[in-house]
Amino acid sequence: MASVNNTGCKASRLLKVFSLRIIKDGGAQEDPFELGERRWWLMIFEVASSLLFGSIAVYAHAQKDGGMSDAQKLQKIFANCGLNKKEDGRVVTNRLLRKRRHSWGTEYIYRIPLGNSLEDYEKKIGAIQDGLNNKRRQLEVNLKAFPHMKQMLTKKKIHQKQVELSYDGTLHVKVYNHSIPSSFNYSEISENLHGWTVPIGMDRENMTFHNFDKIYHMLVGGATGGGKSSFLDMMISHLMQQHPEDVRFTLIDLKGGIEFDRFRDCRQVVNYADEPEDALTVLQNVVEEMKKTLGRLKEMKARDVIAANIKERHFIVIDEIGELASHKEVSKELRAIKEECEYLLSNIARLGRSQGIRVVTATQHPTVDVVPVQLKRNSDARLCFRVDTTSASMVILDAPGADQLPEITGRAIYKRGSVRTVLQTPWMTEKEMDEVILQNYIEKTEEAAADEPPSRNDFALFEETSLSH
Ligand SMILES: Nc1ncnc2c1ncn2[C@@H]1O[C@H](COP(=O)(O)OP(=O)(O)OP(=O)(O)O)[C@@H](O)[C@H]1O
Repeated sequence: MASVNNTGCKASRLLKVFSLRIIKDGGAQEDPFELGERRWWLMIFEVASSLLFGSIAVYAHAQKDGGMSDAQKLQKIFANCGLNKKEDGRVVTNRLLRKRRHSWGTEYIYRIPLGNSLEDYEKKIGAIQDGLNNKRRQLEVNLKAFPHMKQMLTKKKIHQKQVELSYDGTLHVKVYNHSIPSSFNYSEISENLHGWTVPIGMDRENMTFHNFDKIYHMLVGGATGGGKSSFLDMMISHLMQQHPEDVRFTLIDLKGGIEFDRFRDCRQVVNYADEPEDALTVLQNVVEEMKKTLGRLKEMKARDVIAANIKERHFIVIDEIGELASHKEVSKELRAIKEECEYLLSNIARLGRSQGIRVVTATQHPTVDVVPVQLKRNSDARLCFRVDTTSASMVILDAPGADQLPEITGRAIYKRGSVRTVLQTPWMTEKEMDEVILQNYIEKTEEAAADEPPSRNDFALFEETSLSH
């Protein structure tokens, strides 16, 4: 590559000297016709020199990428990852059918060998992405004389290419030029939101929103520290801010009451629980409320709250549904409570839609036996942060992919129907959240506080006190 560099510099110097000579000679000539002709020559040399150096730069860039186009790299990666198949002694490769350029990058469409599935490719998405970003050699050509070219190539170096896969009879490999932001603040959302819409996150170009009047229930999963609770906090604050008079919450915080405690005294929170026993009581309250709403709807001869123009919506938000899983409970009494909770929750999700009930459940242990089947079936929207295993991703998204997400807090896959979007969830600061809480905070009377079921924190305090005596 050093020789390319030297040759480039020498050629540049020669051309400069030659150009200067033409100007000098041209200046000495009196004949205006000849002067014009020489200027033409000068222009041709300028264009030729730009083309020459442009080609050197492009060549050097191609060498830097190992001299391969992305299409060639993809073929190599498929072969090296065992994604080609052997059939009757011959190798069946992934056949590139079409290549489409878009504003966001390039899409490659393949016919895949029989026996391969989308999942086979999704399992290798890390290798595909790293392979496309693999740089074999360093760019050594001197680009000082070509600031635009330098800027273009430097930009390419900073932006890591990202890949998304989908299958519709052919395999679509989308190679994006831009990356998803690694942090994104809630205050940066510029759209005016209407109805029961909640921001989910920012992808490469667009913001994704979820409308709870279109898809009613949501399942959230992800390994510890991924950003689930922060997302739920943002969602609750956002709904409080957008619908202070119409939103109501049943908050079930089985992570010891540390997450939702901040919202406990907000006027929109009608039920609060941080123990399975209390969870049962509050779910029974919700069922009672549903009966009343059903009566109202019957009177109004309306199909659902939307048709009846009833403005209120009641969100049941549960952080760590795994704590309500009855199968692993050893205490007989608690198991019965948890079984009842699972049963009520499944029915609420199944029947509550028309009565304005929306259920959002989160878990850091996405296994088949943690999320009640009915609840999962009725939660058509899924949000999955990074998980440790493919099977965990399957539980939340019914597809792998969340196990391949980069280790960036707030990075998640949102799935609605069959569409999956990788995005960065909005980060709401403590200050922003506190402002919402302060506006909706109500001082509870002593009687109201006494009526509330004791929380785990109260027990801890009690145990601590009794032990210390
Ligand atoms: N969208 C985000 N953008 C940037 N940082 C985030 C985001 N979400 C969460 N974080 C950071 O990650 C930390 C952990 O997030 P969070 O508590 O929400 O994770 P979690 O998935 O609920 O974990 P666990 O299940 O262990 O409670 C937060 O304290 C915050 O610092």
